[in-house]
Amino acid sequence: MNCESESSFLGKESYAALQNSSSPRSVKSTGRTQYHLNPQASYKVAILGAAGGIGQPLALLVKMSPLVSSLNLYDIANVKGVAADLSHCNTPAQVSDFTGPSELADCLKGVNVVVIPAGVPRKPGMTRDDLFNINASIVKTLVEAVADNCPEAFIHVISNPVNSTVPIAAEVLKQKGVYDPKKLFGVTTLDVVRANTFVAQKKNLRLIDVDVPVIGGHAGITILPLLSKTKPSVCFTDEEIHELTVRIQNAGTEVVEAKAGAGSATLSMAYAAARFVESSLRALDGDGDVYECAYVQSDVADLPFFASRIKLGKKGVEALISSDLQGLTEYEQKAVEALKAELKSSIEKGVGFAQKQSVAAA
Ligand SMILES: NC(=O)c1ccc[n+]([C@@H]2O[C@H](COP(=O)([O-])OP(=O)(O)OC[C@H]3O[C@@H](n4cnc5c(N)ncnc54)[C@H](O)[C@@H]3O)[C@@H](O)[C@H]2O)c1
Ligand SMILES: O=C(O)C[C@H](O)C(=O)O
Repeated sequence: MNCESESSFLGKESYAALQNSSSPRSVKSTGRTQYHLNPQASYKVAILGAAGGIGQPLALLVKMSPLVSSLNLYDIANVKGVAADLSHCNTPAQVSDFTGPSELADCLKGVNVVVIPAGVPRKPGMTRDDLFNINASIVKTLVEAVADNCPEAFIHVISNPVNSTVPIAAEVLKQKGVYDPKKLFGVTTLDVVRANTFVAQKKNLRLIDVDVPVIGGHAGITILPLLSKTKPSVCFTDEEIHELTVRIQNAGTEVVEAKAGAGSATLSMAYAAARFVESSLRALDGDGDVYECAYVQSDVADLPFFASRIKLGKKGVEALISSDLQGLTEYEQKAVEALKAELKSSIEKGVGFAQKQSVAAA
């Protein structure tokens, strides 16, 4: 049995913000704290890969945010129609479309948050790493443009394999001399969303109350839900812990198989990415109580990148919540040790790719 309790519950605010985001710029009651959205707030968000399975519903959700004044949609194809469609929604964000590399720089100028879901998704039988050969170059090219046009922006990388594409992005930004580790994020929010959903279902809890930190990375066993740190405090049997952990780790594959060749998670991912965008905007807007899990440059687990809870602030990552890695159960400790080799190798693969490309270009 695992009945450990103490860790701070943080995350409900983000959920509430997204839930309530159609009531603009008002006081939001989240049950635990109240916060004001700045009535002058006006942030620019760009989505790169906006015509895709994730890009389209994500664009819709971001268009609903009261914090967004401009929403720039970029893709290599078909983005004009998406933007025209979205622009008819009577919410404040001004939608603009940008097609192809010649319009990328204009898309990125002055942007505060760049979200990157561009790239190919898995088909049944593939691992996320099987996407590396195509998506590594896509992410590299897009992040080069971000470095040139909005180096101060928060960068949210969704494109898989996240365990490698984030290190690629970091190398590109270093090569361009604009790397700020506090502003580069691998989006792992979907793992948290899934963990919260599956735990609430299993234990008959109110969904909005449940928060499970998920650490490590975003592929297979590198996805590690810390069920002992679930809020509210919950007792799990050993069987429940194993079953839930494996389901959360395989949830992406569950969707890939159900879609049977038509792609991977798009709607739940858009929901999760929108939550992370909203949290970032709230942090930029001065909310001092914003916490999310994300895959970032880190020193909490002797690997250069690691997903953990982070505190978000105006300048990006304000703190890594390393206390989540203390007081783990034996099951969790073993799982942390077990994931390190795979995560290390994925990080090295990304770094090696970016360095080789840079040498080749020189
Ligand atoms: N981080 C996560 O939790 C998570 C979850 C789900 C999916 N993903 C990943 O997100 C990525 C996108 O998934 P999807 O289902 O939206 O795929 P999709 O094929 O439906 O959409 C991808 C979009 O990217 C565009 N694109 C391709 N190359 C581009 C480039 N160079 N510049 C701009 N746009 C480009 C395509 O035209 C397409 O519109 C995949 O790599 C997938 O594995 C990550
Ligand atoms: O599983 C995938 O390939 C997409 C994504 O990483 C997910 O977790 O749903």
